[in-house]
Amino acid sequence: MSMPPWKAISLTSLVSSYLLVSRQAEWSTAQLVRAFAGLWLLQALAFGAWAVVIYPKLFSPLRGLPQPKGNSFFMGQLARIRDEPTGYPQREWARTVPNDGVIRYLGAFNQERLFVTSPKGLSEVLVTKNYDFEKPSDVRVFLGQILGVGVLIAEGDEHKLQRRNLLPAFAFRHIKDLYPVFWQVSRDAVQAMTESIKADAAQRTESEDAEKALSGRKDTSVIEVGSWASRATLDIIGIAGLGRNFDSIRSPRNELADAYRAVFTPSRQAQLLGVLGMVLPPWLVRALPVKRNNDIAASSRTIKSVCYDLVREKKEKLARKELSDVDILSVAIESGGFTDEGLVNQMMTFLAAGHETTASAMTWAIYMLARYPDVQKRLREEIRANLPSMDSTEDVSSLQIDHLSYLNAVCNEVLRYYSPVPLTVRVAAVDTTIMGHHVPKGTRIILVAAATNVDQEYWGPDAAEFNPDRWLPKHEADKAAASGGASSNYAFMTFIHGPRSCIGQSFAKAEFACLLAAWIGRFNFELHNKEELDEKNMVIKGGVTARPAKGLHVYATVVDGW
Ligand code: HEM
Repeated sequence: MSMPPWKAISLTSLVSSYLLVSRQAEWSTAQLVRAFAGLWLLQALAFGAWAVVIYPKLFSPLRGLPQPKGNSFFMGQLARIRDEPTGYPQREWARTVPNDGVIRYLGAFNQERLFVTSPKGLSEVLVTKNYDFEKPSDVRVFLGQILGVGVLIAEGDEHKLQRRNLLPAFAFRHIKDLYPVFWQVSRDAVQAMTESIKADAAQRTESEDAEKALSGRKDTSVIEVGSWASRATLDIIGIAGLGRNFDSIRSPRNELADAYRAVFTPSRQAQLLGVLGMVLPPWLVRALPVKRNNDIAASSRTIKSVCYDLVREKKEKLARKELSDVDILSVAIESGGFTDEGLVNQMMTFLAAGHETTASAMTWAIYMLARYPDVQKRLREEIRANLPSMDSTEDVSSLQIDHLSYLNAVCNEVLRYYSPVPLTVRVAAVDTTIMGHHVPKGTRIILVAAATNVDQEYWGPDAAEFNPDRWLPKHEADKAAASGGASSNYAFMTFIHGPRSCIGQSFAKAEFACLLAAWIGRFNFELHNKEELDEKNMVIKGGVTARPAKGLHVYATVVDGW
């Protein structure tokens, strides 16, 4: 069921109340208002009963599909979805609810969701019938404030056009020129981290109780990985994407970083507005005078004004015929396919889509390597044997990075095991089908990388284990290793697939590999809270990207000799 038909309810209440009241010889406005309110409430309640109880339980054509047990009467599976990390309930249902590729479950107010579990179903939604499925309007309105109305939000022909104009900037022949930029920023981050760790270690006295665990360790300090990762990825997208150094590695409290922090920090109010967005029109939810809406509006203004400045500066350079930069904005300007407003929207998209995601990947990479010290050690050996030290000013090329088989295996395995975007949503724009099942217009479709990426049916019995070796060829002709041994390409959903797949995939993979190589080459990481060695004790926060709820605190030690 889609949004309540508020307009129709209000209009029929108005007409009926007028017809009822105006029949009387004498009537007042107060009577009219009372009649209107009574009729409006009656219709709203009737619609509520129909949409929340009668339709999903008795009439929906989807009600015969396989579904999980334990629904609450009004709120379906909402409690689990709200309380568990994003995608985890679906991960369990994929395993425990027998299905042929589609599972139906109920969300808030028993709204129906179709969770697509099989490669065939995913290929229909993402490729063969891609334009039958859109991003839901409440999601687009929320994201549009922060991301601008760029390629991530556009639909239909507008999306095709924008994507076509942007693709050249993301082609590998262009991304390969950005590797030296990724490496330089990674080096900057490592140098700033080294200075901070050494300064911290020098200040520490052995008598400080709270730091007892550190005594005896040279050049060690406790750092919060997520914050360093966000700052590094913001600087990378700044320089390589937009040609501007935001310098957030050295000065963490810049206006842009603060704006994103305000938007992406999860809060109860954000959750509540999300649920309201399912029953109220998006413009109304956005107009509510609450702190969360004010924060988003203020952040949106900051981000937009930074992007306007950037586009203006670049255009001036172009007019003076000085533009020879390799960043993505320059390539997009030179393509001539965008107005200034259009460019600002795309820049907002790249900034948001391109930095929190990779920062999440970095955070999970350090978490997993801290849990698996053998993998960390093996990776450090490969990096140190093949890449220039952080103290040298030597650049690296795409070939050098892409030829490091263990580095790429670890990156792929982290992206599989902890997909930075655990789940994404579509809505059927027309009556359609998935794997032969009728799907009425308005049905929400749920695609869950956090479930599909670890599904035993496609990855084999060790799907739930962290094992980078699955990405290494077992023998010369081992083609399966390129897809981690999975039985289908659709088993890896981190960047999804098809015309709406992540346009920044090559950018992200290269940036991630450079950052991880630089950090692991220089530092050893151990968990600060040993309880987090058991994944079950790691609390994960929801939102668009998945991160440890309380941050990831690790002992970072400078390892000599590179
Ligand atoms: C590890 C890092 C990243 C991950 C896991 C990731 C994941 C994704 C996913 C899952 C989508 C599809 C969302 C949906 O349609 O529901 C997407 C789309 C997109 N991503 Fe990424 N992304 C990453 C990095 C980047 C970077 C670095 C950029 C830009 C420089 C970028 C730009 C975009 C854009 C523009 C889209 C929209 C594409 C379209 O709709 O045509 N992403 N990304």
